[in-house]
Amino acid sequence: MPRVVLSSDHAAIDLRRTIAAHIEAKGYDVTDIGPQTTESTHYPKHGQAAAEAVVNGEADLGIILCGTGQGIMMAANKVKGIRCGVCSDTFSAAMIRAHNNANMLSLGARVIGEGLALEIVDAFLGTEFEGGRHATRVDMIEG
Ligand SMILES: O=C(CO)[C@H](O)[C@H](O)COP(=O)(O)O
Repeated sequence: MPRVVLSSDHAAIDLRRTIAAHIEAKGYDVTDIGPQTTESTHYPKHGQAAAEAVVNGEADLGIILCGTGQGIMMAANKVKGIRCGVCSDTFSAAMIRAHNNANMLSLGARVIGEGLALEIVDAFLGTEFEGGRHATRVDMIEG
């Protein structure tokens, strides 16, 4: 089972913990790097910390959250080797794995509810990269 690192800012503590428990129960090896309190914090450092865990090989995939999922996604994508997309639907969550070989998923805790978030996470983690023509295109992203 893939090793999954999770992180968020203050806007998504509860949803992050719910997701961690959900995927741990499914057998994933989960590392939740916090933060642990709802004190206001800065999403770039949490996105970058999770992204570094992925590129350093401490985790295979990452799930990050902030209010919209957008800012923390932007921060994660600044780390070379990260391909992270924000998803608010299950089709996109599957496609960023199947076609884009995304290694991180970003979610907006102020955008989607818990039930949909868990379905999106399941779609992301349950889909493999298809390779082939998509590998050529992903290679072009990596440069
Ligand atoms: O969504 C986010 C970034 O994209 C942040 O969670 C959001 O900007 C935090 O806002 P506030 O400090 O007002 O709680």
